[in-house]
Amino acid sequence: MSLSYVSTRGEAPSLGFADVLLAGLARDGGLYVPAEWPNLSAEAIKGFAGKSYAEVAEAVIKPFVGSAFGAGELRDMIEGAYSTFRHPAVTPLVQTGANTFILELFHGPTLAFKDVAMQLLARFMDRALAQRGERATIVAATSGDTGGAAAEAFRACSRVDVMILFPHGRVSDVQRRQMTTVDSPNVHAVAVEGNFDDCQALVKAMFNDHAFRDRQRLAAVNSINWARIVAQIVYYFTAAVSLGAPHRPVSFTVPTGNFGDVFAGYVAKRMGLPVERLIVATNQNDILARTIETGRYEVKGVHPTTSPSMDIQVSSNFERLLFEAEGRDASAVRRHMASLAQSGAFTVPGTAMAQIRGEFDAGRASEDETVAIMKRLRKEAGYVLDPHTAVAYAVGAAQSGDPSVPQIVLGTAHPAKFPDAVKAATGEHPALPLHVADILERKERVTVVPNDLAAIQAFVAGNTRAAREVA
Ligand SMILES: Cc1ncc(COP(=O)(O)O)c(C=O)c1O
Ligand SMILES: N[C@@H](CCOP(=O)(O)O)C(=O)O
Repeated sequence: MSLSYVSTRGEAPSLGFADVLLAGLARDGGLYVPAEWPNLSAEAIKGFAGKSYAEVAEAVIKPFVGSAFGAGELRDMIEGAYSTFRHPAVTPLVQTGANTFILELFHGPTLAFKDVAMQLLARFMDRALAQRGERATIVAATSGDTGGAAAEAFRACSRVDVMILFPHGRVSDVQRRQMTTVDSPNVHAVAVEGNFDDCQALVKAMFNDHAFRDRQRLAAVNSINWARIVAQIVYYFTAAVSLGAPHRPVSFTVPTGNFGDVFAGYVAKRMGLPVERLIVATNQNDILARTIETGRYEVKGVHPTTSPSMDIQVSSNFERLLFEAEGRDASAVRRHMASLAQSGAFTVPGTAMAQIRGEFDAGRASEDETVAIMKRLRKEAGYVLDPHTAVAYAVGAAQSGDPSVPQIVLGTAHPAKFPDAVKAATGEHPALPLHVADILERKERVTVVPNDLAAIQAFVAGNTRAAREVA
């Protein structure tokens, strides 16, 4: 029996996994979620101990994928995806305090946690498109890391063109170059004169223009695509099991922007993983921390920070949580999203907020607090944090949880992606790993485009392989 998926807005058709994978955003503007949550028994979770990352991934992912891929195909794709990681454990845990651990998610090709999902997503999409004999045009929005991961994962896929929208001047040099120096004709880096929220709104607007969407056969690789979330659930299991789950609960602190990563942790819990607390950590762009504190989701201006990948106000995946907290009432989600579109805010009802607060804590770290924790950890543990992981570490350290419960901080990026911020905080210049050591010398290819839907659509339509062949 294969799972079916429903839209959070309730007005798009239910689909199977392969259709959800290729659809991205639902046609009613909502996000797909499984019609029900698969469960893993305590016995099954216990059995993960001593297994490889790929073996655990197959067990966790299989219920979501159902029969979309043939026998053996899923395993091959998982093994291929994680063979690109430079650590044998794929996502190792490093102890940095008495009962505090960093889950290093940045050993993939582009040095950020996005590789964990993107490497697999590219294999899934390539296979699903081949099964149908189709091509697709990926439109992606990035605040820095999703874009590089997508460029790397899809650069050899002959069935897709990839258009990556990033905020002009608001990503680190390494992040920008990971998008602009990929020497493949199917990868296009587009610097939008706006912020990440503008890029994400443009991507969603392209999907909501159904004629354009169908003509270009659009696909998504942001976390609006359910398959991204699925791949990110796995490391919550591997980390918790290596610290004693299912007999011993653990807590996770997650540096948060678009709410995809921490939502994957919530799904792991819904599947049966004993998670004590999920702590949402934001930088000063703190819409999620404010919402969890006050019940009011209200978009304010975005401030550039030293953790630029989290400079986000419109946090896509919060919609998935809202759907759950509202008892899967799609009409309530539609009302909140209409209010957000109209006035930039909505109020989460008390009953839904009680549900959310039952699962999540939240906090923010200022720029000073981020620097202070980077300095402290360098001095006390000899560990160099990237600024995003530092935000989470600072927020986690300020929480008053049960000290006997292991606290796992998600390490979402390698410090060498943000050398200026790391040097300023710690005095240390983090070296780029060898495979990207020459990235600052490679030739860049980028197009600057105004924050304008028609201009972006013209760029997308004019740069697909079909358009290039005609030209
Ligand atoms: C390095 C880094 N950390 C944290 C985040 C936040 O993750 P999410 O958007 O899944 O909340 C992002 C991007 O979103 C990121 O690139
Ligand atoms: N921080 C992200 C923003 C996009 O998030 P996604 O998880 O929805 O792809 C980035 O680095 O691009």
